Amino acid sequence: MSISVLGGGAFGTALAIALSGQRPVTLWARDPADMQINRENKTRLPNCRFPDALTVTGDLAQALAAQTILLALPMQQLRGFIKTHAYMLAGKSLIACCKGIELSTGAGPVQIIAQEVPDAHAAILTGPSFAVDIARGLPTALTLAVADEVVAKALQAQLTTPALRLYRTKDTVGAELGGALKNVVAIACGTAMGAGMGESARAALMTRGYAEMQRMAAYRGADPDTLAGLSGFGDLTLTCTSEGSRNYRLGLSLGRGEVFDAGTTVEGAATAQAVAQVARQAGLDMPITMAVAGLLDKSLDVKAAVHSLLTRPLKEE
Ligand SMILES: NC(=O)C1=CN([C@@H]2O[C@H](COP(=O)(O)OP(=O)(O)OC[C@H]3O[C@@H](n4cnc5c(N)ncnc54)[C@H](OP(=O)(O)O)[C@@H]3O)[C@@H](O)[C@H]2O)C=CC1
Ligand SMILES: O=C(CO)COP(=O)(O)O
Repeated sequence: MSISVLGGGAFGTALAIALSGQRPVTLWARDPADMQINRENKTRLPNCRFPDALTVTGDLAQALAAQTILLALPMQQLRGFIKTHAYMLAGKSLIACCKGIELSTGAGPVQIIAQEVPDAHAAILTGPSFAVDIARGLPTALTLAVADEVVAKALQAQLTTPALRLYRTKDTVGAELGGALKNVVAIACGTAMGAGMGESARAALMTRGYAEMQRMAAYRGADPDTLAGLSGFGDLTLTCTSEGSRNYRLGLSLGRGEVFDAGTTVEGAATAQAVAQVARQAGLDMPITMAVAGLLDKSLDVKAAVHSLLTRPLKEE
C-alpha cells in the first residue's frame, strides 16, 4: 500500500526519505519547487539527498491517493489543516508525527484526528529521533500507537525499515502525552544548563519532570508503562541531553539570557502553556511545567523560576 507524508519540514522530509528506501513515497509540501529541482530540502534538512523513489508534490489530491498518510505538521497547525481537508482524509490511516498539546483545547494529535475525521484510523508515530538521524538511515526505534490491533500490526509492518524499528501500543493517550510533555522538561533542562546550574540540576529536572509526566498521564488515563517506553522516557532522555533538540536550545538561550529565533519550530513552548492550563484546572501538581510556562510568558525570570522550585514544602519522593 502506498504512503504519503504531508509536511515538508525537517521531520516530514526525513520520514519520506527513510520510507522511500522500501517503496514509492510521496512527500507533499505547500512550497515544493526548490525540493523538486534540487532533490534535497535545503532549508529544513540540508545535505540529505532524496532517493529516486521519493516524489515531491504540491498537489494535495495526488498525495491523498495513498491510503497511509503521515501528518508531519507542527502541532498547533494540525486541526486547521485536517479540518479543511477532512472530506479527502476520510477512511485513511492518519498517523500524526507531531508532538504537543493543542493550546486552545488541551487535546493531543490523535484526539484531534478522531474529532475531525471520525472514520479515519487515528495513530501517532513518536519517540526519540532527530530528523537528520532518520534521514541518514541511522538506527532508530519509535512507538506507533493505534487503538485497533489489526491496523496497528499492518502499519507497523508497512512503516518499519531496516534502520527504523517500530514498537506498537494501543495506548494512544500515553504515546501522545510522552512526546508532548518531554519537550517542556527539555526547555527546563536547557534553561538550567544555559544558566550554569550544572549536570546535577539537569538530572533532578529530568527525574522530577518525569514524575510530572506520569501525573498528567495518570490523570488522562494513560498506561504508566507507555510513559516508561520510547515515547516518554526514551524521548525525554534524548531531548534533555542534546543540543540537537530545538526545545533544549530554546531553554539554553533562556538560561543565557539570549534571544532565540522566533521562526524555529519549538513545540514545547505552546505545549507548556496548554499543559499548565490543564494542570491548573485539574489541580495537578506540576511545578516544573508551571516554571517553564512562567519563563515563556515572562511572568518569571530564571532566578524566580529556580526560587519557585527550591522553596516548595519538603515532601516524600
Ligand atoms: N525535526 C525533528 O527532529 C523532529 C520533529 N518532530 C515533530 O515533527 C513536527 C514537525 O516538525 P519539523 O518538521 O521538525 O518542523 P519544521 O519547522 O522543520 O517544518 C515545519 C513544516 O510544517 C509546514 N507547515 C506549517 N504549517 C503548515 C500548514 N498549515 N500547512 C501545511 N504545512 C505547514 C512548514 O511549511 P513551510 O516550510 O511552507 O512553512 C514546514 O515545512 C513537530 O511536531 C515536531 O515535534 C518529531 C520528531 C523529530
Ligand atoms: O522530538 C524530537 C526528538 O525526538 C526533536 O526535538 P526538538 O523538536 O526539540 O528538536
